[in-house]
Amino acid sequence: MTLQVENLQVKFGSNEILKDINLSFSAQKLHAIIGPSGCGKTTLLKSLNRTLEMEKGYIIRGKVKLCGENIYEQRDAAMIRRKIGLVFQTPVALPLSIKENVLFAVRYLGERNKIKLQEICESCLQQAGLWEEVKDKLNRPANELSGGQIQRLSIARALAVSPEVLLLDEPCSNLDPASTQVIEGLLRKLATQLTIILVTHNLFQAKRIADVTTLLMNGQVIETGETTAFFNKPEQPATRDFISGLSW
Ligand SMILES: Nc1ncnc2c1ncn2[C@@H]1O[C@H](COP(=O)(O)OP(=O)(O)OP(=O)(O)O)[C@@H](O)[C@H]1O
Repeated sequence: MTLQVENLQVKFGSNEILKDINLSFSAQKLHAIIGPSGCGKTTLLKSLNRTLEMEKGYIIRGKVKLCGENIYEQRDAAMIRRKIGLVFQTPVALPLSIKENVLFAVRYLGERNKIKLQEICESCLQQAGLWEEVKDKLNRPANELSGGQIQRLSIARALAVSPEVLLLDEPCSNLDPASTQVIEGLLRKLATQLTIILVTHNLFQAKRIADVTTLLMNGQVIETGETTAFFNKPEQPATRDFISGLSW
């Protein structure tokens, strides 16, 4: 599902955080957003599914279009967040069983059919690459899992409501290299079905797994392009400076 950002501007008070952002996120691609700390990456992600509305004091202008429809003109923000899921940086296990963590939003949306719920639970844990590790302890508390497992559980929870776009804010920043590798493989697989937008501080990660990479600086898009060209032949001096020092 294509997500189109047009002339997006976000302010907190008089502080302009995002300045006239224009970007297009194509379906079945993994898009990485990189940039220095504080440049507005998380604010951009939150603007893409109306999570920003949970904050105080923001002003937003411009459009975010999902399949041509501006999400800010739809009445039901919760439905937008179902279609455009967001996975946060810190792995979060709700104080529930593994199974109920996956089914939390599905139950909230009113699904009661036990067979359907079981199917959703299994298929989302499969997609998140966690099924084999947890299939014999679905009723155990989720906080018994490791950080890497809980991050995959968060992804399973987001997948349970069948999103069209998945936003991830530095999902590997608290994980060890082995868990990071598992999540990267999983995101590559999910990108064959969904639009994935990944904020990462790790330039190597963007280079390894993204189809398209975007550099954001001081609330502006500096450069966006196909990942190999972005890293091997950047057009903008600021991109060259930002990625300089990396040897591949
Ligand atoms: N709710 C808020 N109220 C006021 N200012 C905010 C709010 N949320 C973010 N900001 C400001 O917006 C700017 C961009 O923050 P944001 O978290 O989007 O940057 P980032 O690029 O994701 O940073 P990092 O890489 O360090 O996570 C920062 O100056 C931050 O202080």
